[in-house]
Amino acid sequence: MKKVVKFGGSSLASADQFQKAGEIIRSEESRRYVVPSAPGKRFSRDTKVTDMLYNCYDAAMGKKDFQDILSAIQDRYNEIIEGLGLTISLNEEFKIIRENFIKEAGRDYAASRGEYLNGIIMSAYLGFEFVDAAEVIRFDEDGTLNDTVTGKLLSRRLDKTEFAVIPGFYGAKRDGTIVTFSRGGSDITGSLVALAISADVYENWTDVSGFLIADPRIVRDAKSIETITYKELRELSYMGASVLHEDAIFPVRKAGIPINIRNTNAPDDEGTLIVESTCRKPKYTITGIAGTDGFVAVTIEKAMMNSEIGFCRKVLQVFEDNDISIEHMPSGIDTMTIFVHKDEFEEKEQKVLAGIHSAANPDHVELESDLSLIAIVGRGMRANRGTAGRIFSALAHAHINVKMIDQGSSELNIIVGVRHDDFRSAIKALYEIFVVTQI
Ligand SMILES: Nc1ncnc2c1ncn2[C@@H]1O[C@H](COP(=O)(O)OP(=O)(O)O)[C@@H](O)[C@H]1O
Ligand SMILES: N[C@@H](CC(=O)OP(=O)(O)O)C(=O)O
Repeated sequence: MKKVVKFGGSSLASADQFQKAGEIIRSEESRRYVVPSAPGKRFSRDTKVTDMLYNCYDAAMGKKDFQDILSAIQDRYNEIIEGLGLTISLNEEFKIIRENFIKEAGRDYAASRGEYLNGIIMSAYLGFEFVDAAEVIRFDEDGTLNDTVTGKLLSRRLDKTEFAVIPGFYGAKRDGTIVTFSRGGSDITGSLVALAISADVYENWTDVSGFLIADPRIVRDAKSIETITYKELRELSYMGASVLHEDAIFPVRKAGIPINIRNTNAPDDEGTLIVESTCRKPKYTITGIAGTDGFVAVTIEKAMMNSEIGFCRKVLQVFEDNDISIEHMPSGIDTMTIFVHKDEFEEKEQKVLAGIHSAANPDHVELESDLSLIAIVGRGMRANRGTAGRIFSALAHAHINVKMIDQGSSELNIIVGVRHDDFRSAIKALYEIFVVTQI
């Protein structure tokens, strides 16, 4: 039995947390490959080491004195080293980091040191071999992951070692330049390692007892999901359930390796099992609810739009030409609405509007911002009639105006658009109807 265990920043934020992780790893010999994140928040107003590193590097680039921030980062690590009773010193490492900051080694290099240093500590603490992710996670020149080469490098290297620590979040190009994944990317490293060593399970240890039906920051005491399919999870993580990076699913999914989300602070809880498919019936009609803020709806009206061949293509071309991705596109007879991310759209807004006018000659174009999208996801929806009705009724009861509804043809999810101000109450109302009262 071989397990890959990834510990998130909250699980490694202090010596106490490290000890909990250590106990978990030592309690099963199968937990042989450990992927640590950088130290996260110790309390809600704390700063993650990754953010401290970004700040520090930005100060260095702005030719400001960055030594104080760097020392504060080193203090975080020293506190962990001392708390664990280790005798290692990171002085040399911090000297090198300082020099590389001055040499402008890059923002990715800076951020990656969070995981790199935590990996060194973890390997000393466990007595496992340290494998630098720069040697085994390969990025192409354009900054995208090369999964074929990565797979080969990882399996070749890990074949030689039975117990190893591989820091998460970063890798390198062929020439050694460090590249990181997007935020939360240590989850992807864990998944790549699990695939490379053909793990029996990929355990992802965090600060919640699994994937919860709704974001616990919105629904207090949200229940956890026992079993979820990769497909359902993909929908939920894409829509903002941040517990697992949305790209972490692909490597393990290829090989059918289950992911088990577990809680470092409650290791006896079984957490959530993420699998390819399951005959286990979900407890509720829905598996989960997730949402994202910050959308703009662009509504285009033109009489007889439906009979004008090529109208949609012309409009969509304008978004493509401006490099803006489209999230959803509900349409009517004489209208079509395009949902885009505000942060991508805002700057190019006038260019896009002018483009639509010249390409498609509409009667009217209207923008509505501050919208949120909420996905209600569940493999159980197909077998239950009236899900959409219950969604509308829950939202109507909570006095929430539904701006858009979109049901995927797979019947795996229903997406509703609401105003930003209604976002939290909409999620609460949906949780209430599907989980609490189960009407
Ligand atoms: N549906 C959900 N289930 C569980 N946690 C969620 C969900 N949606 C958002 N979260 C948030 O994700 C956090 C865990 O992810 P993250 O902060 O990346 O952890 P880690 O530092 O362990 O990688 C939880 O503390 C919780 O606040
Ligand atoms: N430390 C990185 C990568 C990461 O995956 O962290 P965490 O496991 O704490 O989400 C970040 O903050 O983005």
